[in-house]
This record gives sequence, C-alpha cells and structure tokens, in this order.
Amino acid sequence: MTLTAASQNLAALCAPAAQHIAIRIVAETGSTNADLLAAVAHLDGPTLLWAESQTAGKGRAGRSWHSAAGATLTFSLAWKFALPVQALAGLSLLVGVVVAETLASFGVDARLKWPNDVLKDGDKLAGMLIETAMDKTDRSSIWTVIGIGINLAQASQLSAQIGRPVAQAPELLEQRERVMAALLNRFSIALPAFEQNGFKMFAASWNALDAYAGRAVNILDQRKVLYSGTDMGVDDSGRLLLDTAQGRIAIVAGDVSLRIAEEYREE
Ligand SMILES: O=C(O)CCCC[C@@H]1SC[C@@H]2NC(=O)N[C@@H]21
Repeated sequence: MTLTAASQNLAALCAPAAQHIAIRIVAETGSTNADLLAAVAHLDGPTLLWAESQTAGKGRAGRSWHSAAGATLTFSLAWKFALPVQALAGLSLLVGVVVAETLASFGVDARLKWPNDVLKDGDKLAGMLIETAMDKTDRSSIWTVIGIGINLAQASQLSAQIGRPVAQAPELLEQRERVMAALLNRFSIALPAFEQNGFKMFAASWNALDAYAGRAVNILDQRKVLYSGTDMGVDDSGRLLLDTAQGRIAIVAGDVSLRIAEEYREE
C-alpha cells in the first residue's frame, strides 16, 4: 500500500486520545525533521509528518539517514511541551520506550541501547533525532520535533551511513499504517504523562527493555573508552548506571558498546 492510500486509513485507526494530532503524509521530502522545525511557528497543535522517502534525512552526530521509498517508517512528530528545555532530559529515552513497546506489540523483539537506539538481534532497527525550537511568543513552552526512522527492509546504504549493520523488520511493511496508528496512540498517552511527571514513571519500562542489562560494557567518547563496567539500567532521570571497579557511577553522555573482543578489534 502506498502512503497516500494509508493516509485515508490512519486517522480512522487512531484512538480518541490521538485524534487531535494533525496528519500530513508526503511521498518524498528532504527531512521530515527539517520540515517540521521550519513550520512550528504556524502549527496549531501536535502534528505528524510521515514521508515515504527522504532525500536529506538527518541522523545524530551530523550523520545522514537514508530512507528508501517503501522500505522504512520515516516520520517526525511535532509536540509542544509546557516545560523549560532542561526538563526535556529523559524525553529521548521515553521515545525509545514508546517505539520499542509499539514494535513489540507487533511481534518484533525490539530492545533499547542507552540512550535511545532501538535494536533487534543486536543491530540497530530504529534511530531517533529530537530537535527543539523555542516558541518566541511563549517562553514557558518549547516545541520538540521527534524524528524517527524505523528500518523495515533496507540494508546497505543505511548501514554504510551509520557504520554498522542494521536490522530489518520486513514483516511490518504491509501494515505500516497500523504500526503508525499504534505509535500515535502510545505517544498521545506517554508525552502528556512525561510533561506531568518527567521520565521517572518510565524508568522501569526502559530497564525492562535494556538490551545490555547486566552485561559488561564500555562507555565511549569518539571511540575512546571513558569507563568500563556493568550496565545496571537507568535511574529516574535517565542516567545510565554503571558498576565499575571503583563503584557505581551515573553516565549522562557517551556511546555504549559491549565489551567483546570483536568490538575491540573494530575500534
Ligand atoms: O542517527 C540516528 O540514530 C537518528 C536517526 C533519525 C532519523 C529520522 S528519520 C525521520 C526524521 N527526519 C530526519 O531527518 N531524521 C529523523
């Protein structure tokens, strides 16, 4: 099914709580994140921009993110929070929980790698990029653009961009609009709950999905090992707890990698 056809169904598939999300679906764009960031000043409320393909998709750390037509779920959700920017810490972890739990509800064994990669069989299945824009007329609020790319059936180009193998979930190709509706339903509950209570009420859910729970990991910065220890999950503010030879520490930034011989060889 093309996304144009899916758009007819999407609103009807959404639960009442998600009905206030405006839905825009396009065949191709540069970047759904860039489009919504440019548009937030004119948005009336939460808005989904779902693209069949992107020609200039943005990944984290300045990387590109390839989204081939008919092979991904590529979208951004603009959401305004009545919060100061500092209160958004933990949002990306919550988004990971929403994506992984939604995929799990469709039978995909999705797990989380801190802070917010979604893995399947140890490889990256989905990535997210959250960007923010100040509302100039309302300093107590902030717009977020939550960009998500879920890989369903593409491999080589995305893999080259992120520098490691990617996972796929081709079984979801035929039900993309149902998956999208399920995502919107969960977001429409989880994002207001985050606004009210912060990340802490989602910490247990994140920990239940932690791909590296109890395993020996390294925390890297630009491929340099900063810390080594055992992954003990996240705390109520989303920091990764690491049991090291010197005791427990809480990590606020860095890349997590499994401490296995292969990874040392790669690095
Ligand atoms: O590097 C990552 O892990 C983040 C990838 C985020 C990609 C998504 S695809 C939809 C949205 N639009 C973009 O340009 N990027 C995000």
